[in-house]
Amino acid sequence: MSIEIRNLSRQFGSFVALHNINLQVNPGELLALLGPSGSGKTTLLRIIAGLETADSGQVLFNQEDSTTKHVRDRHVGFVFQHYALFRNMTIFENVAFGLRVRPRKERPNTREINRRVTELLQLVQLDWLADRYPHQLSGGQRQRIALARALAVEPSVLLLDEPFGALDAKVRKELRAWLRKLHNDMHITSVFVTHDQEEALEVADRIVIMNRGRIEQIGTPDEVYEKPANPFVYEFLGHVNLFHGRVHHGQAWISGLKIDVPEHAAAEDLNAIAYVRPHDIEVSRAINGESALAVHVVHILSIGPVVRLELMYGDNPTQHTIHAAISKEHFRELQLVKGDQVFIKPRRLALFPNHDQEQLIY
Ligand SMILES: Nc1ncnc2c1ncn2[C@@H]1O[C@H](COP(=O)(O)OP(=O)(O)OP(=O)(O)O)[C@@H](O)[C@H]1O
Repeated sequence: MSIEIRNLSRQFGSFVALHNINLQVNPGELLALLGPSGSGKTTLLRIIAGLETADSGQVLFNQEDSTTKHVRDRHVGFVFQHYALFRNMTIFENVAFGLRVRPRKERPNTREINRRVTELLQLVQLDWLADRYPHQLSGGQRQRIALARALAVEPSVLLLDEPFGALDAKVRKELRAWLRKLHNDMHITSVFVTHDQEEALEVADRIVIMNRGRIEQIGTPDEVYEKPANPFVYEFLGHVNLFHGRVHHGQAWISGLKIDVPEHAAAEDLNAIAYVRPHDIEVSRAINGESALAVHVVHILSIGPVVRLELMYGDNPTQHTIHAAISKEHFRELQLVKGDQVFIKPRRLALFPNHDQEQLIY
């Protein structure tokens, strides 16, 4: 099932929650709606579900206009952050519920319901909990049951709103991998809302980055991370260092460093901001003939294969911190200790002319 959103807008009073959204979800795709709190993710998901109406625009399922279709007729399955399983029903009965309440002529017989529920419990790997009650399950187990329950009615589309939001970090990570695998096996067109960048990057086929009711960028995890469309996306996805400078005829001056930026050949003496990811900061003991910034090591965090360095640049009132991430191997070669002076330069940067940081909107 494909989903298409056309020119969709929604206001609450004078507040614009969604502004002219256009979006295509391909059949079998797992799409993440990612953005800060209040960016309109849940409103968009609820409009797709039919739980909320749009002021203008259309929602199409398999190219068929479904804008005015009742939620019941959209064949969507939901999983919410706090999915209320029925407390007085066993896990088995919770999963079976959606099938048992179907109108008589659409309802499968008891044997078929038993078969389907057992199969779903096996799919979420919790068939051994069938006779328990929700309060006897962990939060992660409950969310897996919520998913089994959503899948029981064989939805054409699965909508998940922060499904792992209430769980602790370790369980979240496990469930992410699990959801990815489940989706690979089932291929139901799925849209899930999250404000967790890592979650979206790890799980989704494509990510829609939203901000203030608009779409900032749509792309694969690799595209949005490696080629952010604008400063908002750059800052929102992952750690970055921000530098101020100027750009003129394909050359940028950033904190005293002269850097070639041929893609900005047409720029005429403009203010610019530049972003450098920590792993794109090259750290060396000596200058090597090229220009580089002299910085001091103020903190070393060495956990796992990557060593994170906190570096201080500039004199007292104008000091600012730069974060670098280097391999443990390189760290050993450099033999760094706190207080050392080192030289850094960006291996890669993203430059946005004509931008002051104040223009970034959250
Ligand atoms: N029923 C409503 N009445 C008034 N304002 C609303 C209503 N529903 C949502 N909003 C507003 O619309 C904006 C978008 O809300 P939405 O829940 O879609 O954001 P979100 O991106 O899902 O945020 P979060 O991550 O915090 O859930 C918010 O500013 C919210 O306050």
